[in-house]
Amino acid sequence: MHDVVIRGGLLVTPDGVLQADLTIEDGRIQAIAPELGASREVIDATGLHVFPGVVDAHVHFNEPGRTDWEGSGTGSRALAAGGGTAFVDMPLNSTPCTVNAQEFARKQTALAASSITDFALWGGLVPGNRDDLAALADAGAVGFKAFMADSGLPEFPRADDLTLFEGMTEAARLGLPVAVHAESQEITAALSARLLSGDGCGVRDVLASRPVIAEVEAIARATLLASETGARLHIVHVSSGRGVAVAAEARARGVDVTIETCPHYLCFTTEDVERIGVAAKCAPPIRDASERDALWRAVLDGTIDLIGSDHSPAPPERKRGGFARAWGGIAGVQATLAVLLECGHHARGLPLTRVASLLASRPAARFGLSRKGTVAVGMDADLALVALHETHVFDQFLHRHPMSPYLGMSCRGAVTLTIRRGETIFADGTITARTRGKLVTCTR
Ligand SMILES: NC(=O)N[C@H]1NC(=O)NC1=O
Ligand SMILES: [Zn+2]
Repeated sequence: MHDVVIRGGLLVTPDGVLQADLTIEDGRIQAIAPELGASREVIDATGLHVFPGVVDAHVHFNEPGRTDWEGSGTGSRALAAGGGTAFVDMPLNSTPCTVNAQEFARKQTALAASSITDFALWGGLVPGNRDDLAALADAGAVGFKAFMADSGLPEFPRADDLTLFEGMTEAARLGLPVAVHAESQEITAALSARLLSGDGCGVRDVLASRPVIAEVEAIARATLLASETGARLHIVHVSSGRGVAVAAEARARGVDVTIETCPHYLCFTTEDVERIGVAAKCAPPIRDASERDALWRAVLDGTIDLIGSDHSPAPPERKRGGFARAWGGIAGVQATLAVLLECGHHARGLPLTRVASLLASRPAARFGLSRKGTVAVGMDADLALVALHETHVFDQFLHRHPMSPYLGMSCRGAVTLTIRRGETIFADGTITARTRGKLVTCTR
């Protein structure tokens, strides 16, 4: 007898959407076939779509050290409520940052105690820690994250060009990707200083202080360094069509580069930021409709590889003091799948198999999470059951602070059940997890 059978669902597999039963044994998908036999637990998925659980490759759960901003307990619950089963935590905004093996172990212990989803960890690449990268790789880090512009937190200094060059050389030797926050320091720092010393501190002024060229220039430089060093490169949260184009041109020349964007760049425009305010402040900033539409074209034609939330909340006091001084970072970890279903599938015809690849199989494959991200026999039974045509209104979130630009938004596509390694961790609006998530190490 199997542990669990999911009956009659529409499975979103790499080969297409098929109606079939799915059995789970020891936390893995054991069989997929039209009709499978008896089991201890039956989940009726008639009329529901069965997606691979979201693998969010870009979150800041800030644990240890800054759990008043977020924590992996609250963050992972929000992720699970949105159909997520694993996340990859950034090396900041936890303190101390994950820049050596000791801090990696500390974060692993903290997350294993509080996260209800599985998790993997990014190491950080900062000036002076090149000799720590090998031990981070041995501990199971998926890669190394660097900021090309100020990170907003002094304890995670930005990587100058030499740090990037030497770090990428080492990352190439280790076979792991370097992820870059690609914005020009020269342009953004000078314009930010001019902004804060001047009179115009409105939303439009702040957005103009981080122009598209700052992103384009940094992406071009990062791809040049990756080409020179042979490093695998991942550009996080690309916010402009030209940014995507520059990365894609490098890929066409043979650079191993992947492109990530976030739901907020696909869902909102400058007008929305003016309407919503600080909840929609982030860096790089949300841009005008032409950039949003260019990003959608790149999602639809497959140029953009994957989508992460860049969930980066802060307590309410950090969101006060005017738009220019408020913390840049968006709380969105619970919304990703629903936003992609509403704005991508329903509104723009994005196939469900592509939703699954952007949110689960591509991030898992790129970052070496070998048993994650795909509805297929032998993979971890990480699944999200979705009522595709049911309208869901985001009226509350499970992350620590309620502020989010998605509050009040209505999406077709409601997550009814989330299963992590065979255990139902979210059902009908309630967290049901009994056990904790585990570290997933990168298979190099
Ligand atoms: N430190 C941090 O989380 N920064 C993030 N916030 C944001 O808006 N963009 C980022 O890179
Ligand atoms: Zn981030």
